[in-house]
Amino acid sequence: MPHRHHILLIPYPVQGHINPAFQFAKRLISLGAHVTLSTTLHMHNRITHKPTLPNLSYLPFSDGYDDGFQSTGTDAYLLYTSEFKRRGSEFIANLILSNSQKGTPFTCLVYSLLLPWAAETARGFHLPTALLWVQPATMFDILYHYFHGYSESIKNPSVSIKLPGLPLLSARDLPSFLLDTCPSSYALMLSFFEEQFKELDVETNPTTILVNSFEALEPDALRAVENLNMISIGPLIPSAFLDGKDPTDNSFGGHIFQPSNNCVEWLDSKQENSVVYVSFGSLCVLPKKQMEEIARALLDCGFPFLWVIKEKEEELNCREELEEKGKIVKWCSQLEILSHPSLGCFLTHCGWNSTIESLVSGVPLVVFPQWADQMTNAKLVEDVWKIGVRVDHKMNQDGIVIGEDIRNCLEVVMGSGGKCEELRENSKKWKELSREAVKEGGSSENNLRGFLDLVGLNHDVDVSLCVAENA
Ligand SMILES: O=c1ccn([C@@H]2O[C@H](COP(=O)(O)OP(=O)(O)O[C@H]3O[C@H](CO)[C@@H](O)[C@H](O)[C@H]3O)[C@@H](O)[C@H]2O)c(=O)[nH]1
Repeated sequence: MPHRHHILLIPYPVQGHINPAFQFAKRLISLGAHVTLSTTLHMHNRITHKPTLPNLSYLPFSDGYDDGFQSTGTDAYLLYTSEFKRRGSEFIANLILSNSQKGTPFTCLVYSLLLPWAAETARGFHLPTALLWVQPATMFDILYHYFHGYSESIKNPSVSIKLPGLPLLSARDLPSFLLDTCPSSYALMLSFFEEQFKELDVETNPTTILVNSFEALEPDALRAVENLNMISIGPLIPSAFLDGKDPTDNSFGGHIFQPSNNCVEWLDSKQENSVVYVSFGSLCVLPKKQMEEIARALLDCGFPFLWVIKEKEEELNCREELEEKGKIVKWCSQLEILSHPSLGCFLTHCGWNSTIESLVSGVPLVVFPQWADQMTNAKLVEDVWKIGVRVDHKMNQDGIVIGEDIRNCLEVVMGSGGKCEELRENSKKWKELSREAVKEGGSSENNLRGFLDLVGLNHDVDVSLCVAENA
């Protein structure tokens, strides 16, 4: 008997897309869907402790780089992306056909950003698609406006720019790769997003954009693009750290590095709200000079700290002093850290997952955005939700923020002044509102049910009709 909701889910193969995709799959399954999750063989093998659920199947595919892609320059990267696209599209086409022939057709393809070819392939079979947008709605809107008439004013905003449905944005609040001033090496990222938005333009079925955000967090941004159906279905966070309905759902279910297992014990030994947690996500590698400045700030401010360093920490000058005063790990279970009562603040690059995980945990932030959506996320954190402060206001001509300025920001958030209290109050408010969104009858819960109803209506679309024309 074919499943009424059989969803093919394709996340981009990086931790920041895989985590929300796992969580999205779990939510769909809890509402009665069957999900087939496909990513590259390399990512599939690298991720440990994947969730196992009765209605979740994994079907990885080869992108031709099963041992991982090692970048050796732009040409190599272009070759990699074209192979990924070619092999990925072929895999999806074969899968849609074979499932249809077996009598277990997919009813929808959900893909995360930067995979427009996945949607294009599905369209060839008249299979409905939805885009899982793993960044805030505000970021989607900025890009949408950029590709629909606003590129000139965004590239070079004179003072600040007012885009429909969004707060006033200055150059440093905009995704860095959109600006005229950004290095030419970023042009590739812009071209990937251009392809993504072109694909949405040619889509004839009304496409749903499923946003990992929630109604109260971005009410205007979720409505800023009139001709697309943008709905919030987040925050996509394991239940144990959110509504607590399912205490066994206590991790995303996948790590690209082995998490250190004694962090919680270490946190247990610290006082309430006393620890600074530092992490720059799964992709970003900071210059050594910047790492030294962060180290200086942490040592000088005197708060206990837990610092995730993927790079070679032995190269830091003050390594011994750091290990004496704080704890350094290569990777951790971030949600366990953020939800620990000892946590006082999170110094982060402001990747969207880290931002929303902190928000859900009620932990105020010191944000140090590096590029892309992180600049926009930092703007929202500081000026719209008012749950943190930005350190990059003080960046010098070499692109470095010195230790003293980082220390000042940490002291504002960790201190006892009015600003610190305001940040804590606001963090508490957003923590509560995030729970409202996912509870029974909450906005995200309703939106997800509505999306599945729509997918259910597509059940009768007979993909097999397209078999002949595509075979
Ligand atoms: O020690 C660690 C460090 C991180 N994480 C997890 O790794 C994820 C990191 O995601 P994110 O904070 O979004 O950072 P990136 O890995 O840098 O994510 C990329 O993808 C995001 C979603 O598109 C973008 O917002 C970012 O700018 C982009 O760099 C989060 O779920 C963390 O919980 C851990 O579990 N343990």
